[in-house]
Amino acid sequence: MAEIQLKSLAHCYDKQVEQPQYAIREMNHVWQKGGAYALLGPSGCGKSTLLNIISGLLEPSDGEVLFDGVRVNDIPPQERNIAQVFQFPVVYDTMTVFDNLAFPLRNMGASKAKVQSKVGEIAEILDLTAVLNKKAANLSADEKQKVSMGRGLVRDDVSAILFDEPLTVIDPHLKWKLRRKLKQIHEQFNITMVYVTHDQLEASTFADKIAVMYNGQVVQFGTPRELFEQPNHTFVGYFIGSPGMNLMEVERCEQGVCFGEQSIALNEHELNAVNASQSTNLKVGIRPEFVHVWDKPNGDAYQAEVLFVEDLGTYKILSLKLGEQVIKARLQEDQKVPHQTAYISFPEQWLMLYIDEYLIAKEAHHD
Ligand SMILES: Nc1ncnc2c1ncn2[C@@H]1O[C@H](COP(=O)(O)OP(=O)(O)OP(=O)(O)O)[C@@H](O)[C@H]1O
Repeated sequence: MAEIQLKSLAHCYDKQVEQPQYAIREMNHVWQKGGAYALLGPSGCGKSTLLNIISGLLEPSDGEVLFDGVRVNDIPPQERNIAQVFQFPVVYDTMTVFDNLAFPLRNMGASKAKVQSKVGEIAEILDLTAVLNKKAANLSADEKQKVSMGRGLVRDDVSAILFDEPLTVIDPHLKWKLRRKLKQIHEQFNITMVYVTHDQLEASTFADKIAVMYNGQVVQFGTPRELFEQPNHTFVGYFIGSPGMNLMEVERCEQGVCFGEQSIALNEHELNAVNASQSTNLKVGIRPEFVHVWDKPNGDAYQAEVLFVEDLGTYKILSLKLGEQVIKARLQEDQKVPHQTAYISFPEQWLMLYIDEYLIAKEAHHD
């Protein structure tokens, strides 16, 4: 296993044009040894580009890739000891499962005994023992994908495995099984794993830490809980959660920031940040889970109009109109649903301030 470091990395597919578009904008990032990571982001944000740069299929236009501190930019993919599992299984259809799994080992000149024992071990882990003598062409999509993964796992010298949306072609009911298998493999082998997906559930069930990618950059790297509770960037707030964070455009006013007639309570540190900034791009965000809702007036709670209620079985999502803003609030199963008018408040702890889309911390950091 290896630590993978990206140093001032950037990539542009075509630098010759007048206004080059960067698929990866300058980034510095470290995937630590043995970690289980997800790279999460919408289509086109640069996830596959980044994986291909790490595995060596693509040469970055700027910056460096380091494995355990050693620059690998000039090292070809086959010498990087990185296994890559793609969306579509890569297997040799005319070969048996055994031969498919044995292929990387035989290529390395491994002994017959070594091939036998390693293929047997990996087949056992992936529940492929019963189909070892079957031709790969006759396998189901999930079995084929397991063979693809197995080919990455048989080699002892593999330092990291990169998965590029590996469950795309797998039936929904088998997805969770394969996901659990991956987790188990990670625990057993302790290999650095980077799992690319645009699905937040897949990311958070697989990974200890998630890198959220947006527009060619990692905008936050944190645990699923950190991404939920403290989204560093408005995109993370919007993308993580179901539904995502409520984001309200606000303006400076005497009390701090306001939208329409409503003023929003900020703490001193946040107010200082607003006053110190020239930007007019100010937003406050709060997750639907943290909006407090009453059916009667309650202290300073804002009065809002109930637009509609979505019943999602174990909870309800209430859509409310507050001034010109639409706010979503999550109600618990047993909570009374207000009709027409609701009273809502935003607990200060869960109200986030964003300037130019980036979070302003609740307190000054003293490093
Ligand atoms: N071979 C290529 N030549 C030119 N531009 C490319 C090439 N491959 C990708 N791009 C562009 O680079 C950007 C990032 O694409 P990339 O495929 O890395 O994103 P992604 O997050 O993996 O998306 P998806 O989930 O749809 O695969 C996109 O704007 C895409 O159009």
